[in-house]
Amino acid sequence: MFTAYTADQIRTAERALMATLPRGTLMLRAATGLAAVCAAMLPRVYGSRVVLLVGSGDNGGDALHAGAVLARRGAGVTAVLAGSRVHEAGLAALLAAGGVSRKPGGGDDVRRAVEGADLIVDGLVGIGASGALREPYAGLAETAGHAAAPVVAVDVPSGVDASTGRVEGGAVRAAVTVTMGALKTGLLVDPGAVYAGRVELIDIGLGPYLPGPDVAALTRASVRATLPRPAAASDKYRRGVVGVVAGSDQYTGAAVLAVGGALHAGAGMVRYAGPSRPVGQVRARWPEAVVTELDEPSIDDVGRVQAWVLGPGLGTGRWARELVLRVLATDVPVLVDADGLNVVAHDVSLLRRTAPVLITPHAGELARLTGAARGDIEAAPLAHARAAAAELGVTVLLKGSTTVVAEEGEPARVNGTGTPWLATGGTGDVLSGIAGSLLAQGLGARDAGSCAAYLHGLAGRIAADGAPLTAAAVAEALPAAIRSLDEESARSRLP
Ligand SMILES: NC(=O)C1=CN([C@@H]2O[C@H](COP(=O)(O)OP(=O)(O)OC[C@H]3O[C@@H](n4cnc5c(N)ncnc54)[C@H](O)[C@@H]3O)[C@@H](O)[C@H]2O)[C@@H](O)CC1
Ligand SMILES: [K+]
Repeated sequence: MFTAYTADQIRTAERALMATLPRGTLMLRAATGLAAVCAAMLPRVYGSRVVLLVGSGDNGGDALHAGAVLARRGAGVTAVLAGSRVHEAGLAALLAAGGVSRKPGGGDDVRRAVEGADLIVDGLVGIGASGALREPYAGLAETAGHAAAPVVAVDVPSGVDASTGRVEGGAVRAAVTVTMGALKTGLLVDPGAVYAGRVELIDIGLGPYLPGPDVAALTRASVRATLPRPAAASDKYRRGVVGVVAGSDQYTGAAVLAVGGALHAGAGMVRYAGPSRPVGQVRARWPEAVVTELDEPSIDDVGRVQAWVLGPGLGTGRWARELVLRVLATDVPVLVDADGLNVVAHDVSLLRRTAPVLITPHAGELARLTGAARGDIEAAPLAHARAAAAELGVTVLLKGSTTVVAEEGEPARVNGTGTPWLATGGTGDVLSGIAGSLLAQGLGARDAGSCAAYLHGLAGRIAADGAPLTAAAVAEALPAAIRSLDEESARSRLP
């Protein structure tokens, strides 16, 4: 798992490391790594036009020193000095290497340089930033956004809060973010993750000085190590039995998709319980599921399960409310999604139980549970997922283009395997089935949510392969996704 930290955690670690080194050493380490990434992005360094957007702090210093390295290799490097101050040693190094400097606001000069560049380096602000970008930084960030050249952000795209991923006003949209010493949380979660592009980590020796992580990014290796595999002596009961209480006469598809997700994620058996119409469809589509038709909203006759999936397509009327109460009254882990969440929104204390609860809301569903505004949740998903986990006493899997899994007292986890093609009806029902299946196989709520999000995203990519997908295809791509965890070269661009 890649671990990430807040700006404060990194500052503290940097100070401790810096005290052991000659002055300027860390910045040269950072700039050397930055220059190498920049050079690799240019067809050739000699003769290329590189523009540095330079702020008044050490973030600008990184950019200037890296610019000096590129200038010594024959690049034409122009530094746009945007701050009232400048990192003196960095500027001296650049000028000595043959680079030039400009001030913004001096006519069209700077705009032309940015538009004509082969590469733009954003060294406006890093972890020392506070609040929305001020002028002239904001204007330069916008000019860079219109340029054809790729932007390399130094440490963090200027305008993105390094600790939270929040963007107030504008921010630099980077093709690559070269981050120093350790990953910053804001590079992994939305909206910051979108602005960061590909993230390259430069080792400057910070490791021994870092505290426990703030956030961890799921990786193939971590999921592979966590995912349960059947033992030689396993039988279907020991592999885990998952119960699915989903679907209604109105929403039959949710039942079919949640069962499909559960069946393909490795449980030994899937039991489905619901009214006659979804029962007929689940039976027809998945003969391997054990189906109980309910005349009454009761699960007494369903048989023993190790975890429940509760909620997709359930409706919110008396029938649904009764089933929600009964499933939550059991002593096994429960995944609550969709209408299950809409039902408990009237009384969130229902989620307080002894056995684990994993909830899988999108921003709108979480808003109904916590009373926060949907827009606020979308602007700061990590903070809201964490707050909800603490307030509700559950594990929260907040769906979005990067999914966050939060549990009180633990580093949050983020998943970046998703694809925009997954934003289509029914994929959430499949995700519920996968996570419930993993709960039944014995994973804790945090691991079940994390692995489910990772595999769901991976299956989405396999199912889509660059074209629209259906939720059913995501369920069916799950075995391929699980198989690919073990393939060394599998989709190596994934984290
Ligand atoms: N300290 C070190 O030894 C190292 C620092 N590193 C670099 O140094 C950076 C941190 O440097 P600093 O602490 O100097 O801070 P920054 O360079 O991130 O920014 C601070 C400057 O930006 C201005 N500023 C803050 N918010 C602004 C806003 N919203 N709009 C416009 N201007 C704003 C401040 O007035 C201040 O002058 C890191 O992100 C990293 O790039 C790396 O070189 C690694 C080693
Ligand atoms: K920056």
